[in-house]
Amino acid sequence: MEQYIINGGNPLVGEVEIGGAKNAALAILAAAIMTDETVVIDNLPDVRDINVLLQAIEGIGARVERVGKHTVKINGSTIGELSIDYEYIKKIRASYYLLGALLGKYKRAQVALPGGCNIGSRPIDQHIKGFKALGAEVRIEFGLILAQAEALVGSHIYLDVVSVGATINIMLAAAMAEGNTIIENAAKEPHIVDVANFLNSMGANIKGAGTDVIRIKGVDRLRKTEYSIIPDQIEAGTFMLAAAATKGDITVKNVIPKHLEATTAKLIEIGCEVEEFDDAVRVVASKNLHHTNVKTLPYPGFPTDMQPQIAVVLAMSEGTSIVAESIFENRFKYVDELARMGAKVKVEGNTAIINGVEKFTGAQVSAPDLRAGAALVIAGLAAEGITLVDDIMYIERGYEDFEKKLSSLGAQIEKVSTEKEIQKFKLKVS
Ligand SMILES: CC(=O)N[C@H]1[C@@H](OP(=O)(O)OP(=O)(O)OC[C@H]2O[C@@H](n3ccc(=O)[nH]c3=O)[C@H](O)[C@@H]2O)O[C@H](CO)[C@@H](O)[C@@H]1O
Ligand SMILES: C=C(OP(=O)(O)O)C(=O)O
Repeated sequence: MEQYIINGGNPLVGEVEIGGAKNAALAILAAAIMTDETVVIDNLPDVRDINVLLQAIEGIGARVERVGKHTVKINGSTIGELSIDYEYIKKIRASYYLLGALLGKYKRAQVALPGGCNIGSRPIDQHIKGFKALGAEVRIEFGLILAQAEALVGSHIYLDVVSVGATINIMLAAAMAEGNTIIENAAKEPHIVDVANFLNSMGANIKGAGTDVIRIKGVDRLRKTEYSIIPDQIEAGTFMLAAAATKGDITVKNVIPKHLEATTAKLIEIGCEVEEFDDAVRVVASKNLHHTNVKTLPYPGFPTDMQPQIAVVLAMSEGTSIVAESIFENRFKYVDELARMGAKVKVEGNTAIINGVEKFTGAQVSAPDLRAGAALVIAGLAAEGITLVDDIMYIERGYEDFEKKLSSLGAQIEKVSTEKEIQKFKLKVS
């Protein structure tokens, strides 16, 4: 089993290039099969979730051609199967986008209930409500979601909760429905806008993405396009927080600074300097950091996908910080792991009460999920001594070349899988 081994305590300094947004890319790959023409997608992150979804897409008969590490050509004209294998679904959350895409194109789809990070109960009732409003019959049987329709007809849909997945899935299903669809109380995340822009570049007619009312005028067909995915705001935010945690100086390149505002604001509040450029941000942490409060909220609020990373930084900042998680009920699983490194964090319901300590010390910890795993790596980079992070397959779901990018900033981190490699690393850093 692979692990990260880290010798912490070095300030991270330098420049790092951010890849395409995983959560935009997943939806865009699903959307790409909605035309029979060839779609070229660029700035695709080379991460596990993307590779699993591409296999699932190939598995139903679409043609998938990788052109280098970050570009893929997809042709959905050869799809012969409208049912997605459980093998793929259980590994990733975003497999549910194939439901919206296949239903939109073929009026029929069968997908197992999705997996993804175990961060809460994660119902999909709002997706189903949307599909039903468009005229689909939706059943859940034997762990499968079966959706079919004679025809999909535009509708007025009010989402009871602000859901990224439901907003995108309804957009996919409605893109080729008859007539007009309005999604109210829609999610406003940057990847919603990216998926809408992608669909529009294929000939869809979607307006209002990025606001809470999205209007979709159904079109008869979608066509080929070439599209480049937006930068990953969560990967970018993770490196920004790594700069803070290690008292470093990192310029995070190829980003849209506007998408990072919630993280930037918190970093400034705790005492970092953040400089914004057109497509980069520089985070300098030269002073002692101090406490603040954070509440996760839908965009433009503080992202839940950044909650574990900021909590780690607050756990090393002076004073008492409160972190409230309002999106997922089970996103504090890293707290017990962090305690092994000396952190003082108490969880009460959806709130973590964090008493900052002066330093962490290295320990062996396990990544409980993707972002919590990244947060433990940040903790290890800041800690004194050696940290071993287990279960890094979660981290690899969403971070491309994580250890290589961190190494290029001066981190002492390696991916190891044997005791011999661990000993070799220890010898090298001693
Ligand atoms: C693959 C992907 O893009 N994953 C992201 C997506 O997940 P995902 O799309 O699953 O998250 P949602 O935005 O849908 O979930 C937000 C909240 O709505 C609830 N809910 C959602 C759907 C539904 O039908 N019913 C319902 O009650 C959820 O339990 C949660 O409390 O957005 C989350 C919130 O930004 C991120 O943390 C995930 O990284
Ligand atoms: C929670 C995440 O992913 P998923 O929704 O796919 O589990 C994430 O990207 O942080």
